[in-house]
Amino acid sequence: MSLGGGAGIQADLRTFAFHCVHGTSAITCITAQNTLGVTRVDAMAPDAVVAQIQAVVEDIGVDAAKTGMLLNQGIIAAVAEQVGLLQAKNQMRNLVVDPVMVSRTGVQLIDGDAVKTLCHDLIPKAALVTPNRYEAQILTGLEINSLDGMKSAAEIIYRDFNIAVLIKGGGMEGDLRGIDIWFDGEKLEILTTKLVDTKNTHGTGCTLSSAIAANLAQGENLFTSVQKAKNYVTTALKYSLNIGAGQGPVGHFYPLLEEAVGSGSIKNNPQFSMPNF
Ligand SMILES: Nc1ncnc2c1ncn2[C@@H]1O[C@H](COP(=O)(O)OP(=O)(O)OP(=O)(O)O)[C@@H](O)[C@H]1O
Ligand SMILES: Cc1ncc(COP(=O)(O)O)c(N)n1
Repeated sequence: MSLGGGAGIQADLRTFAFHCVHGTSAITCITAQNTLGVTRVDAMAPDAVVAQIQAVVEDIGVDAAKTGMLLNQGIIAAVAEQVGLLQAKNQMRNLVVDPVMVSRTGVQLIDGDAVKTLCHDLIPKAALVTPNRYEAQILTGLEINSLDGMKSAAEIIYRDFNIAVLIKGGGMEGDLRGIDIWFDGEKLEILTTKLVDTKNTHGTGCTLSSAIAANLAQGENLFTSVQKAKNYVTTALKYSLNIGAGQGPVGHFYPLLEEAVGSGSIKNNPQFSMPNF
C-alpha cells in the first residue's frame, strides 16, 4: 500500500476499476511514500495477511490475482502457502506475480532470504512473472544491458520456473524503456510501444500487472491480457500527472481526463502531461 497514492494497492484498485472488475486487496505493508521515494515501511504480521486473503476468498471469490510488494520472508511464505492451498481447491486461478524486489532506481527492497522464498515457494505457483530489469538480474544472475540480454533473461526465467515471463524494459536505457520481452517456452515476443517521453512513471509496474490480472479475470488468454495491459500502461503514461517534485503517477482514468479537457474544465492544467496540451 502506497500512501502517496501512485503505486501499490491504490494503483492496482484504480486499474481494476478502469477495467470494470471488482478489485479486492490484502495489505502486506504500509509505505510512507511520495513521488520522490519511500521513507518508511511497516510490515503487517503474516497471519494478518492470511486473514485478509481468506476473508476475500471465502466470501467473494477470485477470478485472477496479482501480488505486489511482499516485504519479508514470513509474508512471502504465508502468501505462498495460502496460494498453494487455494490452488489445490481450484479457488486461486490466474496468479500474476509482480516480484517487487528492486525499485526502478536499482534499490533492493527485500533481503536475500525473502528473495529465496519468493523464488522457491511463490513464483513457481504463478501463471506469469513480471520482473523489471533489476529483478530479472537477480532472478538470472545476468547483467542486462541490451535487448539480447532481456531475451536471454526471459529464456532463463522460463527454464528455471517453467512459467511465462514478461521482462519489463522501463529501467533500461533509451528506446528500450518502452520495450518488454514475453516468453512462454514457445513464443518469444518483443512488445514494443513508442517511448513516452515523461518523468512521471510512478506505478507503471503495478498498473501493468493489475491490468494483466483484470484482463485474465475477464476471460482473456494470457498473451492477449499482456498485450492489452501494455497498451493500457502506455496510454496511462501519456496522460500521467505532473504532481510532486519527483516521478508523478500515471493517469489511470485517461478517458475521463480527455473528456474533462474536451469540456474545457481542466484545460491547460499543468498537472496533466496530456498529448494534446
Ligand atoms: N517511458 C516509458 N515509455 C513507454 N513505456 C514505458 C516507459 N516506462 C515504463 N514503460 C513500460 O511500463 C511498464 C512497467 O515497466 P517498468 O520497467 O517501469 O516496471 P517497474 O520497474 O516494475 O515499474 P516502477 O518504475 O513503477 O517500479 C512496462 O510495460 C514498460 O515497458
Ligand atoms: C507499495 C508499493 N508497491 C509497489 C511499488 C513499486 O511500484 P511500481 O513498480 O509500480 O512503480 C511501490 N513503489 N510501492
